[in-house]
Order: sequence, then C-alpha cells, then structure tokens
Amino acid sequence: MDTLERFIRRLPKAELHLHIEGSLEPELMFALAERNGIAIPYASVEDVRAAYAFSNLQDFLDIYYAGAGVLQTEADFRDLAMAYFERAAADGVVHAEIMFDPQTHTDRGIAFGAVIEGLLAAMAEAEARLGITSALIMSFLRHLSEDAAFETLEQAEPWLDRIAAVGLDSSELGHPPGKFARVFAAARAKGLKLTAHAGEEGPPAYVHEALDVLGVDRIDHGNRALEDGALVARLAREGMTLTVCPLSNLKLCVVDDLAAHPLDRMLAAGLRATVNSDDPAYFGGYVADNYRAVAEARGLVRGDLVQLAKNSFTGSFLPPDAVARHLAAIDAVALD
Ligand SMILES: Nc1ncnc2[nH]cnc12
Ligand SMILES: [Zn+2]
Repeated sequence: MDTLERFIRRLPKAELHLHIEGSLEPELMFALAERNGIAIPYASVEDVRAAYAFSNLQDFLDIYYAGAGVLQTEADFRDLAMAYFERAAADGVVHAEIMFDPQTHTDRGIAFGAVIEGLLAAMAEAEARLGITSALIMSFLRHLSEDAAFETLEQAEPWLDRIAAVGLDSSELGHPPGKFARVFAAARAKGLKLTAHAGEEGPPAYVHEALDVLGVDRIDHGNRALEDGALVARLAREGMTLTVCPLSNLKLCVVDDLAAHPLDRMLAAGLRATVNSDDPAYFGGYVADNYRAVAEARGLVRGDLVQLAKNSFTGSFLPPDAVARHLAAIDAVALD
C-alpha cells in the first residue's frame, strides 16, 4: 500500500451513494444462484466480469436488474449487505447511507419485509462488529409509474422509522423528477429526507426540477449541472450536496476518460461534491478506489481529499453532533 492509498484509507469517510444491489460481486452472485437453485446466464465469474462493458446507463441497468434475480431470502440480503460493510470498513468508511430498490424485488414476488429485514440485520451487525453506522434510502424506480412508487411507500409503512430517506434511480432520460412530485411530497410529509439521481445522463433541467419540484436535500451525481452556470451558482449558494461517482461515470460513459472528470472543477466552483462508489461490483471499485482513481487522474492534493471526506459528513443525514465528531476525526488524521 503506497502513501496515497494509506492516507485515503485512514481518512474517516461517509459513503452517500451506494446501491446495495450494485455491491453484488460475481462470486456472491454464483453462491446465491446455487443456494437458491437459480440459473444464471454465465459460465464463470470471469464470464460475468467480461459482460460488464457498458456504453450507457441502460446497458448497465439491464445487467444489474438481471443479476439481482439471485437475491431471494432475508439471509441473501443480509449476506449482500454484510459483504459490502466488510469491504467498506477496509476502506475507512465509518458511515454509509445505502440505497435499496424494493421494486426490483417485490416485482419478482419477494416480500418487502424479507428485503428490509435482511438489510437491517446487516446494519445492526456492521455497527456492533465493525463500528460502521448506516442509514437506509428507499429508492423508487423512475421507469415505473408514480402509482407504483406510492404502492412501495405504502408497503414501507411498518418500517418508516428505520428509513432515513427516499431516492429516485433507474433510467433517467425520459423520466424527469417531476413525474414523482406527489410521492416525494408524501414522503416528505412522513418525515423522510429526499434525494434523487439527476444530471447523470439527464439535462440540467432535471437538476432544476429535482430542486424546485421535488425539493430534494441532495442530488445524486449532478454532473450535467456544470452545463448551466446559474445552476452551479445556486447549488453552491444553497450548499447542496452532490454525490459524485467517478468510476461509475467512467464505466457508464458519462465521461470519456477520468482525466476529464469534473470533480476538481466542482470543488473549485464551491460545490459540496462527495466521492462515492454507486455500484462498486459493476464499476470496478469501492470508495477508496474512487478517491484514488480520481486523485491520480486529476492531480488532487491532500487538502482536496480532506475536503471531500468532510463534505461526505456535512452532506450526510447524520445529526449535527455526529457530523462534528467525524469532522474532528478527519482533522486529527489530516494533521497527523
Ligand atoms: N448509476 C445509477 N443511475 C441510475 N440508477 C441506478 N441504479 C443503480 N445504479 C444507478
Ligand atoms: Zn446511483
């Protein structure tokens, strides 16, 4: 491990943009397929990895939803999340706000309770054994209807005190945030925080809509906001957090090359950008890999890495006293 890697891993970090289904490594996919007697269209782990070449978001989503088919029982969801927490802990993640897509599972006949109870069991174990705190973000699939999202919100009712926020993911183009205005308003009325993918493939207008129509607390990705100077100024002025995912951006061709990644431009514009892994099993890296890859490609200095780690806590849904504690821990590492 070199000096940069050691510094990144030692920095306490929060991960704010992680789809738990996107942390399904091919090895676990095979193990769960066997455990559940499910056929998958791959001969080997290498075969699965070879299929992970995407030209856009939809290419990836098709494979990602198919892969999630091996997840059947509460134990499967617990094992999936536990594998993520182990990996995140090794990267110095001390807090994770994880998205899950209930509709990907309930539409296959899996009970909402099996999904969330499995995740909650892993979250409790991760806190007890690894010292990682976590929160759940329930994401609606935007290629489905708003009525379907309302149904999901209703299914979540018995667990609402265990869910921190709702999110909006899946195919962005053609499914603007405004399509979910009423269900986001209902979620806010229930005391949930709000976040939405916007400006990953979609235009700056979708970022405006996420802010103005949905009233989000965070923007997931937000890359294309940079095309609109007034929007950038507003995001900076309002201290809006962007959960940026460099390796995802590369794999889904949001950027052609990491050398052209806009992360440092975002920081220079005063945006509260953070670094996250999105779907690490599919995009070739967890959080520390993302910090490292973008740091090397864009020549980030230690001060930038410290700023990014701090942003991950100020942009989290943690209470102010916990945020202050984590910021002090970052300063202790930075000054060491
Ligand atoms: N990067 C991404 N964008 C939209 N939906 C997703 N679901 C999982 N990963 C996603
Ligand atoms: Zn995402």
